[in-house]
Amino acid sequence: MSNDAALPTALLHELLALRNVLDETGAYIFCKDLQGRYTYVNQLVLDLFGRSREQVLGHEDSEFFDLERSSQLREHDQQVMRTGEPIEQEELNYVRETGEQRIYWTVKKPVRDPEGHIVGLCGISTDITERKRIEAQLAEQHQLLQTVLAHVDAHIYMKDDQRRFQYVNAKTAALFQRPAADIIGRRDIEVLKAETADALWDMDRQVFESGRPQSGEETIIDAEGRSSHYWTVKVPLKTEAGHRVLIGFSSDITELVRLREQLRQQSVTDSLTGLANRRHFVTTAETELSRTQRHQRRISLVLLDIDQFKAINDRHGHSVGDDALRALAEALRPLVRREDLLARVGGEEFAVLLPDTPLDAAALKAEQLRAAVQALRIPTPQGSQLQLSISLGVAQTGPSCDALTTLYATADRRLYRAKHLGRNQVCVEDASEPPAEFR
Ligand SMILES: Nc1nc2c(ncn2[C@@H]2O[C@H](COP(=O)(O)OP(=O)(O)OP(=O)(O)O)[C@@H](O)[C@H]2O)c(=O)[nH]1
Repeated sequence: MSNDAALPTALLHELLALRNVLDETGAYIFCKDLQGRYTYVNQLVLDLFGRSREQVLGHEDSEFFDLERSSQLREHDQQVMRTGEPIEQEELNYVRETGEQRIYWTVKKPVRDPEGHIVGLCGISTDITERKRIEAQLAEQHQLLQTVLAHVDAHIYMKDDQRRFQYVNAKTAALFQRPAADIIGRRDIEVLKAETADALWDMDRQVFESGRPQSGEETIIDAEGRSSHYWTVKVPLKTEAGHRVLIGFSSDITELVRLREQLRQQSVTDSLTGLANRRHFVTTAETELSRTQRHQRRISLVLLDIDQFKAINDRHGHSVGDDALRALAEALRPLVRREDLLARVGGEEFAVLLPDTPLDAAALKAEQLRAAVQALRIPTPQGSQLQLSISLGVAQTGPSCDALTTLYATADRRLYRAKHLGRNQVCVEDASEPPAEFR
């Protein structure tokens, strides 16, 4: 300071301004002589060492750093002063005062006298400890993410609003049967069959339009026509560059869908005959009836029951009875139209719902069923052939018969009338009813 006072005022002002700048740069600035003694340090260096300028100038690094662990520091100094070449490198230092480990990005250059002889060095060090910590953390997170993406049992992908893939994980690449590099940057219709791409785009579009996550089932059909089912969640995202993208997560639920379909099928099917069961018959018939009423069309119901079935069971055994039920179902099945519903509604009782069919046509159909059953021959273990007959009741919807319960009760009443009249016949009217043509 005493030397500063001897300077001309203008020069002194300039020097003070310069020191101010050096103190405020946010970097550690220093100069050293050939013996490694500090000849200049800015305020930041003093703060780091926790010393005054007088305690630092003329002193070596050994007083301020743990040089055992900060060997790079001395090596770099010596290298600059030996070779005269500047260096720019990372330096790992341990500050004595705090015991902290710090990482610096350091630039060191030789200082020369007017004759060009190296007389020391000057350096600028920027503390990058925090940046390195964040970089290491990011690298760790990146590695973790890569491991998860590579091994997670889900298809993960990123698509932009132009239907272009921005990312696919290994599992997605395997599904599309192409390397990931061959998918990224391509539009979905270049990678998938057009109909599949369009179907998947449905949910994508909803994500982009609503700006909200969407989820649901999706289906992919492969080149061999096999369907795979996925549970998909798609989440919208805006990239750093401001592009709209979505991230999709699709888990394969093909097996689950298959089991669900199997269960659904089981819940509507009679296990002995493979026909619709009573529950399915009732729900379908109710839907059909309300639709028929809306369109003011006729619907008919045929109920049929095997004659003297108890005697068949008693004579030939229960398993022959089962065979008879199966054979009867097989005989009836081809006689009903696709839009008709044939169901086993009780032990040896069956129903056929005939939409858009008036009573006379239903009566003809019933007669056809009766004849087909009568023509059946079911082999028994005793080597004989069992013959069956059925009794049938037929009813149609009308103003006084518009609910399933009344339609069913009417057909059932007529079925039992057929039994009373001697079995193996079709009955289309109640005992007291006027003939059909007067109704
Ligand atoms: N083998 C077999 N028999 C069944 C099944 N479900 C019901 N049955 C039998 O079907 C018979 C029905 O007998 P009933 O209701 O008395 O009538 P039916 O002997 O057919 O006499 P009618 O109906 O008056 O001609 C009973 O013996 C039941 O045990 C089945 O799944 N398998």
